[in-house]
Amino acid sequence: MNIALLPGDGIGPEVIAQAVKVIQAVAKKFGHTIHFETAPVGAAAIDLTGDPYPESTHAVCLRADAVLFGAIGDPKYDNDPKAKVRPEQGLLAMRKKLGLFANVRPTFTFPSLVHKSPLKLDRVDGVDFVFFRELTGGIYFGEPRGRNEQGTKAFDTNVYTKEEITRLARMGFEAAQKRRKLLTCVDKANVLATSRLWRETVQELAPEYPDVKVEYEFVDAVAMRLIQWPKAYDVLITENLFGDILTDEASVISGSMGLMPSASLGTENKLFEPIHGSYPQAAGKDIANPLGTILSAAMMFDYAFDLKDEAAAISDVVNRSLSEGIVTEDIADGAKAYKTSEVGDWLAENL
Ligand SMILES: NC(=O)C1=CN([C@@H]2O[C@H](COP(=O)(O)OP(=O)(O)OC[C@H]3O[C@@H](n4cnc5c(N)ncnc54)[C@H](O)[C@@H]3O)[C@@H](O)[C@H]2O)C=CC1
Ligand SMILES: CC(C)CC(=O)C(=O)O
Ligand SMILES: [Mg+2]
Repeated sequence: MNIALLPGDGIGPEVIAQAVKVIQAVAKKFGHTIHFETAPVGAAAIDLTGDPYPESTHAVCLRADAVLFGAIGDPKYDNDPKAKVRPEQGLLAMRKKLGLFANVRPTFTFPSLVHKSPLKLDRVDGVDFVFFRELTGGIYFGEPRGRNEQGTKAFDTNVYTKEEITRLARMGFEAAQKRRKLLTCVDKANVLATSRLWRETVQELAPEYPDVKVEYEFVDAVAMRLIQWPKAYDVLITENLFGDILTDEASVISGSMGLMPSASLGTENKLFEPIHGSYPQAAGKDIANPLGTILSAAMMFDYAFDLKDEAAAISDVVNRSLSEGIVTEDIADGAKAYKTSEVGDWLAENL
């Protein structure tokens, strides 16, 4: 197996380093040979080449069986709205060029963390839903975008084609068939033309999946119900921007942004990434939670290599680390907090 490693910026290299320890432990336990190839992306790539997603990094991704990505982003760009080249352009270019149109973001609870949730136990215990976020279309990519000549007006464009909606929606329907058979289409069809195309397309597809119950909800109401009664959901499909925002919100249910994994899937390529960003305040401090990246590696064994036992072994050791309190400060809740690297070491030793 060839895995491309794209650590990126901020805490990216620290959390990727822990995932590598765990992947190596899995390889040893199950007798696999794994080759890693590392390439720069984001601000790190701008510093080296001027380009946040250089051709050389794209080539590394193309020749890999799967890509494991950390995070990009740097305050020097966040605080300079006029910067011409930005790390985030690299992330978007990477997703577009690799054709990663579906970002699968599961939300589930961990038995040993539910009682620490800021939400009531009966609301979060047993939550298990998954977002299928469209990842290569919508307002993050639409043209035209920019400013007028005076710089006094700015605009972005939200664009969706029926084909983009269909391929994402089909993945959602198929996932729902294998789960609790409930699909929620999240949109803003009362206002947006793009959302009305989403709703119409999903309505047309629904008869092909008669065993799946389809519900249509407006994004603002979902933002509320997701916290109020998260067990109401099974599979949610939505556009790029809405999925980005709602999944950060959903991380509160699990307990921390640092816990949330994802798989970014296309027809040719597969990339695995935590949902969080580069968390610059924690960079270099060895305090970030590596579990989102490590659970993304578990998704990699499942989705990219169809190695379910290996994926289960990672999930299992993560659960054991949580119940034994081998956790970083974001979920320590006043108890002893372990370093990022200590959590990685413990997982690799106990896998
Ligand atoms: N996929 C990516 O590479 C993403 C990159 N970004 C970039 O990251 C930079 C920082 O953006 P923010 O909005 O602050 O988002 P962020 O996700 O980096 O951090 C938001 C908050 O989530 C928590 N958090 C995130 N990761 C964590 C971890 N591993 N362990 C424990 N707590 C964690 C922290 O409380 C943090 O303050 C920006 O430059 C942004 O553009 C943001 C989101 C995604
Ligand atoms: C640059 C953003 C689109 C990244 C992000 O927030 C995400 O993919 O979750
Ligand atoms: Mg996000």
